[in-house]
Amino acid sequence: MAENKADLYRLKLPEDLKKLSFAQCDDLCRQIRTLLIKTVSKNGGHLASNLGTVELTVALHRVFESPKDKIVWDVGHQAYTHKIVTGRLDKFATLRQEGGISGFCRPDESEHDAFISGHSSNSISAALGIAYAKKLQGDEHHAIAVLGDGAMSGGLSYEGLNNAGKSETNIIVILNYNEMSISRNVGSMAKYLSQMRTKSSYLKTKTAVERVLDVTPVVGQPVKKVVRSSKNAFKNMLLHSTFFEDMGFEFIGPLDGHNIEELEAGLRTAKAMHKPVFVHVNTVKGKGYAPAEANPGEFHGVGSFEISTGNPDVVSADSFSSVMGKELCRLARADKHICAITAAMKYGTGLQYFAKNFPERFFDVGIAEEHAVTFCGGLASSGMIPVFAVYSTFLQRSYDQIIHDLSIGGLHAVICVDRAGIVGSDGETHQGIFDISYLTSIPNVTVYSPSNYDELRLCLKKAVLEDKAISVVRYPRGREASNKVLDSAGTGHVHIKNGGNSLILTYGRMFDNVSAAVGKLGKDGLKCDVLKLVKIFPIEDEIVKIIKEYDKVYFFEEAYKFGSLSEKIAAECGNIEAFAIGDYVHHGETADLLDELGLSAEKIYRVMKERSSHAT
Ligand SMILES: Cc1ncc(C[n+]2csc(CCOP(=O)(O)OP(=O)(O)O)c2C)c(N)n1
Ligand SMILES: CC(=O)[C@@H](O)[C@H](O)COP(=O)(O)O
Ligand SMILES: [Mg+2]
Repeated sequence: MAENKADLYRLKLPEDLKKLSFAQCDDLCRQIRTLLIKTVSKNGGHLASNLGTVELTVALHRVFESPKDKIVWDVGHQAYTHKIVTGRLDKFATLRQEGGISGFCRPDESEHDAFISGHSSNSISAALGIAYAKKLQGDEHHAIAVLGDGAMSGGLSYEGLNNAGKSETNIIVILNYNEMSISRNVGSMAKYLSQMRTKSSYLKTKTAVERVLDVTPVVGQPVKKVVRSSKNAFKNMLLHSTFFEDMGFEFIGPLDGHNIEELEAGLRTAKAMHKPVFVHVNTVKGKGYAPAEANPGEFHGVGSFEISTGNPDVVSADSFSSVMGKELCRLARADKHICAITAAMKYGTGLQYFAKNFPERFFDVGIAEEHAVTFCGGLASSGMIPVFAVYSTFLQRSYDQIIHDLSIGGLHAVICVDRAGIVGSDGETHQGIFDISYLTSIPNVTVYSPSNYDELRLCLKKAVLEDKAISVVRYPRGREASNKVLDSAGTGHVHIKNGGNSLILTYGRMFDNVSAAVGKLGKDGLKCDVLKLVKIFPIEDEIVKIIKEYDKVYFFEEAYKFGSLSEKIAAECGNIEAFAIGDYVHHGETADLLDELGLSAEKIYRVMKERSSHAT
């Protein structure tokens, strides 16, 4: 290999990383960035966050020894380089595709993935558990949490820090600071960290640092020497009086997260301390790809795109999220009590329109779903109408707050549950398959599941302006389908009579697949009625009455089967055969996954045809 060159495809990774010169590392990082851009431009994924962590990852794997040292990536959406250097280079083209590698960290995918990831802010707690386990087992290796400034807006991070600082374990917490959550990061901690990013450096306990450096080798020579020979490294690597120091951590930083030499010196120092250390690293979200550097929020998560321009291959039209966001604006214009709340998902949930039109009534609380719900409780208790728009999977965080801080007191709040059902390529951690079970188990909750945009508008209006207590409107990722049978009378259901003896019940997006299947059955001469639920919970007497009119009733439901609506209706009506989801659902295209789950139009058709042949 030439002195300044490294060949990504010929290295034995991660071991060979340690043999490279800094110049070779820089060359390797360039190649990794090119691979990241190429792969994500085809498969979609989290581009900007990954472009920001290339050097940090290489430095981590040079300084530490994974999997003996455990690296816990928060969210895991920035761990693509980690995957590439830990044995998954040859599979990287399959990223996020069915049967391919996951877009997040999964211990069942690699021994280098120390902990499951996907939901934010758990890394410090998980790393602390690992660090304690190591201590108890007499293992001197480190547990390293790597989290972003967005993840630092989540309360769980502070619960972890609170325990970790005084823990006498080998835990290292690395803050990957880039001023961004998905969009701009919010809150006072973001401001505080921003001051640290630019704070002029000083060495409060220089001698203590030097003592550590004297005994810390970096590829054969003392770190102090390396650090001193680097123009910026030593002046930037410091022990600093901070919030984190006050919590019991040694503090190192801010380090330039795109300078491997400086990163390495800082990480070696942290490693040598053998106590809780907090390392602040400055990175640029989208680093090295101009469109992503210019618009890191837009390139946080992307579908396929053209590399030369950064333009998406598919331009997004309206979606359930944008329709909800626009309709909420319409309602809020007429009623000044309506407030909108997001937990760091302004664009994903379609609340950007509300934020623009009603900034004083819009609240981005950071990645803090628990706080968001209790905050809604406070607003509601004082006469406002809070509308919290949140992904189904992230609302799981707020279960106690929904019960304790909203429901028991009978407060009126609206929860718009976005990404309800299968979401596709994000996989297990993000599929929205549990909200039906957990929400319909809480007293006095009303749940709507519109299957098209017009219904969504009607449901939202009812939820916001007419309902009492907690009202939930849930809808899937993406767009409405072409079949727009509407609950125009607002009864909460549509009963489609085709002259059949059997009835199919369904709701939400599944209605389209059921309709297509019933259409096909009709062509075979098999008649089947359909009951589409729109207000799905509580179960109305009218629904029970309709169900009891039929000999055979089937329920197709895109939700986890235990605690599902079909289970609850069956408990009241008895004669129902339910088809729902029986386990976690891996990543892949949504349509393919629904097919595998037996919930595509074709699979519904086949099973119904089979049932009809038994009946005749
Ligand atoms: C509990 C939870 N809420 C929301 C999200 C969605 N989400 C994924 S990444 C992200 C922003 C993370 O920002 P940061 O930690 O700073 O990482 P960066 O992308 O800037 O590197 C958000 C809000 C999530 N994964 N988990
Ligand atoms: C990493 C994360 O949790 C989010 O970025 C999520 O992947 C967004 O999903 P959508 O693409 O459905 O908005
Ligand atoms: Mg960030």
